[in-house]
Amino acid sequence: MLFEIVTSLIAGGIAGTAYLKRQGVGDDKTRIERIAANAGLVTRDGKQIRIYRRTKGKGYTEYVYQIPLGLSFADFEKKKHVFEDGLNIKRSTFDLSIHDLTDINFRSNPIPQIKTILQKKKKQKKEIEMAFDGMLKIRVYDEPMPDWLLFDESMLAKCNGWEIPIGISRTQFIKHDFDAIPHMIVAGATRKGKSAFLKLLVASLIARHPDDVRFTILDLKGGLAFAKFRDAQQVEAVAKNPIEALEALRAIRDEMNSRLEYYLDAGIEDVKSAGVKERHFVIVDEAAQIASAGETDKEIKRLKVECEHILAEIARVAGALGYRLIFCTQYATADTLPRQIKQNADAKLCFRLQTEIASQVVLGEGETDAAHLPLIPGRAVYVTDRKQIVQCAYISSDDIDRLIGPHINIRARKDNDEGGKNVEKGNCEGTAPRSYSLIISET
Ligand SMILES: Nc1ncnc2c1ncn2[C@@H]1O[C@H](COP(=O)(O)OP(=O)(O)OP(=O)(O)O)[C@@H](O)[C@H]1O
Repeated sequence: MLFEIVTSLIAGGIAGTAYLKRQGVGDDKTRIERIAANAGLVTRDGKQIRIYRRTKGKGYTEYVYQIPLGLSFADFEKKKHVFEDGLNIKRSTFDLSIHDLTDINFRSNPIPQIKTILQKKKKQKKEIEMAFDGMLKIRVYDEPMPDWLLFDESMLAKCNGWEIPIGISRTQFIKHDFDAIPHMIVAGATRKGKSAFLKLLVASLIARHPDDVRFTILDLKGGLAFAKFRDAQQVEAVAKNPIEALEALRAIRDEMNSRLEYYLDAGIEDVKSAGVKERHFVIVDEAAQIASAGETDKEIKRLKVECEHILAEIARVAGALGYRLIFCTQYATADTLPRQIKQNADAKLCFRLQTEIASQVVLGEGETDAAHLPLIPGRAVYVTDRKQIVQCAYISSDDIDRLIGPHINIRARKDNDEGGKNVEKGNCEGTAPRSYSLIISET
């Protein structure tokens, strides 16, 4: 019985391998070339990519190709997902190689061992990375990236200045420096990890800069995501609707303007040269809730337009004044991501999006990667001056409590009068200390 299983597996393996070689799907080099040809990556006169070198590295194989004149790297990059899928097409549901058979211990029952191998293979997915340095480089990894990374405090120790941990790429620990790149767009379809990332961001900043960081949070998704942070000393305001958002933003605009005036008078270039330690993070979650386009209520539309103007101003001029904008949305459209904010937010963290068009709205023309990310919460495209696929660190509730616990403070409600001339504060009771209520009057 054992002998029969082994011999038929070997025979099947040999016949299958020969057949697949004939079909040109036997090895990744041939597959890549066939995928390129079938995906139309061929010049008019029929020229195709030509292999230049193949190198085996630790955990990957790199294929270096010459691109024929008339095709560009962007042509290939746009079809990265086609290559990845092509390299993962299964030969059959019973996909065992001779190499797999060498792992089986035939002294004990091979059936459960074969089942385990098949299950493991089912989970394995080849992932690729593409680069160009005059040659097209396609790196095919032996193992997929980890699909889970738990936050731990050693990550904070690896950060300097205004850096925060983001997670890991395939090769290294990834952090974002908010002094180098002040504003960030965070996008992604629902349940893909935006809120989890924002919690990591706020908790990390409070832990690293308890005396210097301030937050204004426009938590427009119902006020639950940031519930833990509401009473942190560093949180100036939590706005839960467009009316409260406008008041919080007007307060920032006023403060920003007086700071700008002072810097201009004193000939100060920016917050760093002024020696100011404080940074004020303005977090917008969810941007669609304050997008004015499509708003039918005239009054609400008017205040949403004002919110958009202030946010655009923060993105445009406030980086140098110490403000940092984190602008989040699950609806990646031109209406929710205003041009000025996009142009001034040089960092993007984009979780999976539903369409290639949405991915391009966030990441730029031809950048469809976010639509082809695996369905793994926390997996994202992180773009600064380069683009990397990352697995974001996940921070547990207990870790958040531990980091921010010492900074939680029950304070009296903010009661000053900084709302602007058309604004009257109302509803000054209750336990929510720094949320606002506005009454807008006609001018
Ligand atoms: N980095 C991560 N690693 C592992 N799991 C994660 C990660 N981020 C999020 N998740 C899981 O995905 C779930 C949804 O994440 P999250 O609440 O951040 O989604 P979201 O993108 O903010 O969704 P929505 O836009 O609907 O609010 C989390 O409860 C958690 O279980």
